[in-house]
Amino acid sequence: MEIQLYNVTKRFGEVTANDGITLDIRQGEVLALLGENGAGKSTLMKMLFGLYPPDEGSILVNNRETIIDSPQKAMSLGIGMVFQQFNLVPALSVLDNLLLAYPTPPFWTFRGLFGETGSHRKVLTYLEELMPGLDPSTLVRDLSVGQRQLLELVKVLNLDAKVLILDEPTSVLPPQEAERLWGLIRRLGESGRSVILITHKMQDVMACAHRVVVMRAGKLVQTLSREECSEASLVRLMMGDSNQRSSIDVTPRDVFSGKPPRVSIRKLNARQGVQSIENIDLDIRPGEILGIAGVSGNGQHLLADSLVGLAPLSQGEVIIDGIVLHSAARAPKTSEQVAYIPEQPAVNAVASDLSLTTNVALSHFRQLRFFPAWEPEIEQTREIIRQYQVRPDSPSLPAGQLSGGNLQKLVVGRELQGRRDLIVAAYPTMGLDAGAAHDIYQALFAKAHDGAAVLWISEDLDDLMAYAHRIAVLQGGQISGMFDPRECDRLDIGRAMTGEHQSATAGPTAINAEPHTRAAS
Ligand SMILES: Nc1ncnc2c1ncn2[C@@H]1O[C@H](COP(=O)(O)OP(=O)(O)OP(=O)(O)O)[C@@H](O)[C@H]1O
Repeated sequence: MEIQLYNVTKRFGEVTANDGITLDIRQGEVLALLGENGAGKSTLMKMLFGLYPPDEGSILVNNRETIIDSPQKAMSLGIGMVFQQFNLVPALSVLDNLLLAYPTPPFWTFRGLFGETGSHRKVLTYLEELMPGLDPSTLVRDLSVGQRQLLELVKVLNLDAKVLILDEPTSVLPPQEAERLWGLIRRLGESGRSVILITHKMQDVMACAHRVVVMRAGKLVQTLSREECSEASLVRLMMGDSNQRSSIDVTPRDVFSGKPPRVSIRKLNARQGVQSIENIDLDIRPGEILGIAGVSGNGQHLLADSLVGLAPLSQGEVIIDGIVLHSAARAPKTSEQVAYIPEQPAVNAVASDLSLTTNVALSHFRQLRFFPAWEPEIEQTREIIRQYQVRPDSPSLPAGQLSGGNLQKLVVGRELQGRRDLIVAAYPTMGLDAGAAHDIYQALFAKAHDGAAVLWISEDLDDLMAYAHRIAVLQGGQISGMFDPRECDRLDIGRAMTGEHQSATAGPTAINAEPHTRAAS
């Protein structure tokens, strides 16, 4: 199947998201669509998937002008799309979610009528390829973010799409799952399907793209073959002249070594569904950046929720400056001492129908008056917009109208306002282009300079090794190793991630200092 987009333009009010784009998508090719946050990549693909009508221009499918006015129409033509946000039913099993998404399920596919029929196996074929070993009766709410992402992809593959649009498919995947996905994408291309890969990651491009299209500010700036690409040239094309950035500073170790811990986590135990964490014992000093590495689904989510007061503890305490903030004896409660940048902020951290200003104000809603004075809130939002270069730059815009990356920047800006003693950041740069990721690291580490303790959950080992002072590995809900990035390599950490490494280079208890503890009054 061949597709041509001809002179396609899309406007949202004053924003021109796509400006006269002409692009062809050839049969059997993997086309990478690259661009900064807000460049217009998702909008272009949403038009191809029938979610938005173009304001100008036309779409040709196999050389015939075609109106694609709904996703159903797109799917009937053989075009499928996997979004950054998931569309799954958490209370249902993996198999039930796959059956629900099956186009017009014949009656014999339903569970219970004929048991595990051949049709069941059909919906499970890609699942077995992408997630070998996953039990199809697992409830979706017990899957990690990465597994949910792959399940979304399996749903679309089951529709037998000829053209597949994947929006940032590897942003939540650990390295080995990303590699499995690259392999599948290459095979899909070889089998004559076309894959459009919206991405910020050069690794994705180098691993499987045949051609690369670079967009900037709504315009298509260049199309290149993979052989013509280098990382430097792509970054230059994506960012134009705006890629001049200073280097990232982290607090020198001697600033905090010898100081008492700002945050002490003592024998933390919690359970939620099938996720659990056990006996987590960590100290973080003021200014220190403690990285948490691990394959997603090993308790990261629950650890973060327990530290910020969103999940009840079954045992243990979280202590800040010697005062108990959370303990098993109390109901969980959030605190303004603690900032939280959760994974998937679009789902977990904003109300998409409310304005940027209201979303920023919600972070300190306990201080708002019954009739809030909005002018300072608008001013604060403007400041975040300026500092993090959020686009469009209108405080009154509903948050749902920001692109995924811009929304992420807004949430990070909101959470890092004011004094914070503990910052829990889960994948804070996921889905961000290189420039935005740089700005976020700089802002996060500046907070550490000001004395905050930072607990930074990431799957990007290169970034953790470059910036974290220590790296704890979470495996099966427990700390399986504690590493000094100056004295270990990726393999040591990788072994701890898979449970091979049992005796850490330095055990957590050896590194932790005894906190001075007193109960909160
Ligand atoms: N539904 C909408 N209403 C108003 N503006 C929108 C809407 N969707 C997108 N935009 C705007 O269009 C521009 C392009 O957004 P788009 O989501 O296509 O960018 P993107 O390149 O996919 O970004 P990201 O990498 O951050 O996902 C942005 O300025 C965005 O705010």
